[in-house]
Amino acid sequence: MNILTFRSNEELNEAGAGIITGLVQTNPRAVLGLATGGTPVGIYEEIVKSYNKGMVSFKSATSFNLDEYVGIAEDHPESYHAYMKHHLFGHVDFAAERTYLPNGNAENLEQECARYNQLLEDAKQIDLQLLGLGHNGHIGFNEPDHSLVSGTHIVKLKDETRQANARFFDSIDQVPTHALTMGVGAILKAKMILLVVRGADKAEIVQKALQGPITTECPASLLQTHPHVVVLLDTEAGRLLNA
Ligand SMILES: N[C@@H]1[C@@H](O)[C@H](O)[C@@H](COP(=O)(O)O)O[C@@H]1O
Repeated sequence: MNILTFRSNEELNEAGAGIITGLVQTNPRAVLGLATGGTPVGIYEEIVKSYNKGMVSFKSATSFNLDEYVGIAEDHPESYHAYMKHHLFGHVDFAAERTYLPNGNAENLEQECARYNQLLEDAKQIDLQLLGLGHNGHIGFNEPDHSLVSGTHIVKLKDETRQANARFFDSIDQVPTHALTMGVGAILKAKMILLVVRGADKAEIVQKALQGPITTECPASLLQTHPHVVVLLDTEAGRLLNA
């Protein structure tokens, strides 16, 4: 595991964007696993800047998003469909037919999970999976539990996760109770994983995830088993790591 700590958000964003654009420059047909939440916003901004300078094109790339809420419309401002359009897809040249997100409004959610799994299987392997980290160690929406699921599945969000995401909604009651998420099997199958974490409030979970026991009670700890993980931290998020 390659852990890099940055003193400023700017440097962290440039490093994250540089890894992603560098991959697409060398492999224009790269398959990217993309994440949402507050953490990647600055990285997406840097990617858009590089695109606007003509340094990179995504027209032959493919993307899979990790997750989507169940039961809010795609055009709801807090849906992950809307998030991706707002922060990335609306500004760069990804081909719409090669940007995939689970559909949290599908009539049959089980079938939707199966469809998404099939798409992932057809793509063979994600070249780079971008991840943020939940305060309880969740990755995507794979919440801590006594067992974890390998493929795309429906998940009941923990109260703490809904609380954490309530800042994006008018009130906690509006935060969806369920989501569809790629499973840990699909995440760990990626060739490379880029985990990004910021802020003092995540320092404890960063230490547990990267240096604690490998346990389904902290899904991110499973990343310790992956052969190619790069972690980008700000100094606050990294402050409890043992040298
Ligand atoms: N499903 C997302 C995750 O993909 C994200 O990494 C995490 C942290 O979010 P944030 O970056 O806003 O702290 O929680 C969200 O609920």
